[in-house]
Amino acid sequence: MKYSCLNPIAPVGLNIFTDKYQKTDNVDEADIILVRSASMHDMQFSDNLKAIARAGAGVNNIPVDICAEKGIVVFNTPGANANGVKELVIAGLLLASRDIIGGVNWVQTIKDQPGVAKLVEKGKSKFAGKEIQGKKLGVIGLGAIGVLVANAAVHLGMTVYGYDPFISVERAWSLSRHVIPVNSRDEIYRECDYITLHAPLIDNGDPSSSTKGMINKEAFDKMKDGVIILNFARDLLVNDDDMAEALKSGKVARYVTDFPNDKTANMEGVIAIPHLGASTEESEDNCAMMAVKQLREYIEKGNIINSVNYPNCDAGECAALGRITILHRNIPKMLTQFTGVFSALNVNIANLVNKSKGDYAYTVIDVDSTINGDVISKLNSIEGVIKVRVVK
Ligand SMILES: NC(=O)c1ccc[n+]([C@@H]2O[C@H](COP(=O)([O-])OP(=O)(O)OC[C@H]3O[C@@H](n4cnc5c(N)ncnc54)[C@H](O)[C@@H]3O)[C@@H](O)[C@H]2O)c1
Ligand SMILES: O=C(O)[C@H](O)COP(=O)(O)O
Repeated sequence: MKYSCLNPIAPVGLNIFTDKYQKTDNVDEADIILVRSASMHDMQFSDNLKAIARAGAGVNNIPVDICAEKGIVVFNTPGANANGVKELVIAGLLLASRDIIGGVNWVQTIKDQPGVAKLVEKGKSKFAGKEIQGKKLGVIGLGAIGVLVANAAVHLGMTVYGYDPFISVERAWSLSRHVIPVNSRDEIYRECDYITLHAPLIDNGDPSSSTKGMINKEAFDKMKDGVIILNFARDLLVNDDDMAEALKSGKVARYVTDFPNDKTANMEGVIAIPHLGASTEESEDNCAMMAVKQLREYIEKGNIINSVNYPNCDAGECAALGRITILHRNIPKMLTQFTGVFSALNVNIANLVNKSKGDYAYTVIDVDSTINGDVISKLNSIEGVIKVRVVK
């Protein structure tokens, strides 16, 4: 198995690959790709590419649907960098509330003058700010990061509102009971002094699930004057032109973004951080280790953990003589056709697991004999089959 890394991936993760895996710089010969934020939208994928692992959360840099069509399973590492982001969001809350950056920069301008200590005491009032305790924070998106941010803000004495129409049971269980759940973003806009975004970028043209540009003029009009917006999710969640107007008018007092672009990097009132949310030793290690473990599980056993385009599937270890995996469309009569292939060849099926997710499905079949080319070509010829792979 050959793997390519499109971004540097922490060695502690890559070391989990055994000597059966070789690193290659030629992405066209890779069976596996590991990536962080490098854009893969203009890439051509070779037929031998089996899986892509995003060592991180957001997969908007990967053409997930095209990969599904080509039988390439895309994984991410949910939660592996969440603490790193949470800590930076807390820093963002403080940087937006107290003019720490202005003050620190000012000290640099006076550092060579005599009597710095006296100058500091004389000039510090220009950089006074507000405390976050007692203020209202709205968290949009209560996933791995949103829940940690909400709970931490409760501990810091903030009143926290949370909004997530698709919150998972697992996340709901871990949310502090002090977080006030709301059913619409409007409630957050109306109530909150700080609003922090932790929803994924979804740009599918469907207004019920799309998040692109959700923080726009219409939203600003509903917010309190002097609101502070924190964006550690993706720049395109915010309409930058509307943000420029909101900053100019004072509707938004500060915009903290981890995703500066040509527009926001030049806006007054913006605190621009160079996408450092997950750039900690711990997050990089966690993401790399999780990504490689998931890849090995898929390559060596056919099990899918944390895929964003195919269903998760745990068929355990293969105790039979052979295991074959089939990525296919989620349409009727597929299983009948698969089992028909084996029964026609008088091969006994020892175990079968079938899972589906949206338009796609995945079947793992363990058989009591070794798998030959005939089986593979018969399965491949079934309409709706995307990729067949012999795992054992
Ligand atoms: N700054 C960074 O370095 C950094 C690091 C990790 C993740 N991120 C970004 O943050 C996002 C969230 O990361 P995560 O690990 O918490 O992901 P996650 O999948 O655990 O959580 C995302 C949450 O958003 C919710 N959601 C989806 N659509 C929504 C909507 N319209 N309104 C409100 N909530 C909605 C989901 O239900 C889910 O609970 C990622 O998609 C990524 O874009 C940034
Ligand atoms: O979605 C993510 O996980 C973050 O944006 C982190 O991206 P990075 O791995 O490029 O730091």
